[in-house]
Amino acid sequence: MTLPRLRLIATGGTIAGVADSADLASAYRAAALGPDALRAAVPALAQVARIDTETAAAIDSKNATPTFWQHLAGRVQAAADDPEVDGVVVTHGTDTLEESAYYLQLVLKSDKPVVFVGAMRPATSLSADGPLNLLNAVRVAARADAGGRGVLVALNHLVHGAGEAAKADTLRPDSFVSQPAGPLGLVQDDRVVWLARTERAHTMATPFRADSPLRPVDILPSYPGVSPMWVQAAVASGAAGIVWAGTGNGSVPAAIEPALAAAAAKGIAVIRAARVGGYVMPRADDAAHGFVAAGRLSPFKARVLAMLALGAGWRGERLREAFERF
Ligand SMILES: NC(=O)C[C@H](N)C(=O)O
Repeated sequence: MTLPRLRLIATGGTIAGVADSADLASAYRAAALGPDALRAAVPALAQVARIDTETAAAIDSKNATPTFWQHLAGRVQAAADDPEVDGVVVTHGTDTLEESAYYLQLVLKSDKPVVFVGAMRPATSLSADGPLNLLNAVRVAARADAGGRGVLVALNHLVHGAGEAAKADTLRPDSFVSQPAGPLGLVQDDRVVWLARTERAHTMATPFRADSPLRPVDILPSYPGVSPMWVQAAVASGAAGIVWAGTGNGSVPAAIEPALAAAAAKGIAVIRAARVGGYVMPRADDAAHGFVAAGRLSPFKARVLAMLALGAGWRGERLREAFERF
């Protein structure tokens, strides 16, 4: 039996991190190892797939930017377009993996498996989680039936959808969760078990591409006593959209509502998301204020969708529908 051919695209992160000693799990240099070293650390990969490697970046993902998303999407798209490649695995820092994976889910034009993987401990750690996470990500990407499910995120034996994957802990190896729905699958030894499929349009079913324009969108959190000054600052700095990371069901304090409504009246998209996990339901007065509910998307993912949707010129009803479709 010939093994599937995968492209391993490295971007850095803790999975490629190196510390001065094996007992250090927090003090390390992220993005110190290249993809060949990551592959060499896991000899079992050779039984699962034929893997060639590529370096798209070597960054701590806290430093990711929208320009980085576009660059990475171009590299993954090129790999997926290569007839010699059956699937793609992207190694990525966990800090902003959830944004990069969702961005790629919205812009990639491929049905081949694309799986993001990271780690919470550096490669030199006594109990590094990267090698097994990488093996599991490769096990997922090597399966033809992993294609057409949108971009996947494999960490700590779970397979998350890019629309739901979220980092939920600063240190623990089981840091990643799916919000608001559960994981799409799990991996244990050589078994990949599918649990669910996303209902949302992705990859081939979106109008976006890696070179689609992005418009600037800011995220503002709600908290007791928050000042409308932040809304005014976002407007003054030229934001095309504001994601309000509201309390509860994306609620807006009375002291902020006039500033957000004034921004919306100026044509700035205002998206109500939630600073807690969960689905943000539309409210009867959203239309009157010019607000849009983020639905299932976290503030960080709502921003990614808003940047693309505003880049496509979507406003009003079209923008509202996007948060139900993607
Ligand atoms: N666990 C990690 O990968 C965190 C690291 N700071 C990064 O996002 O690149």
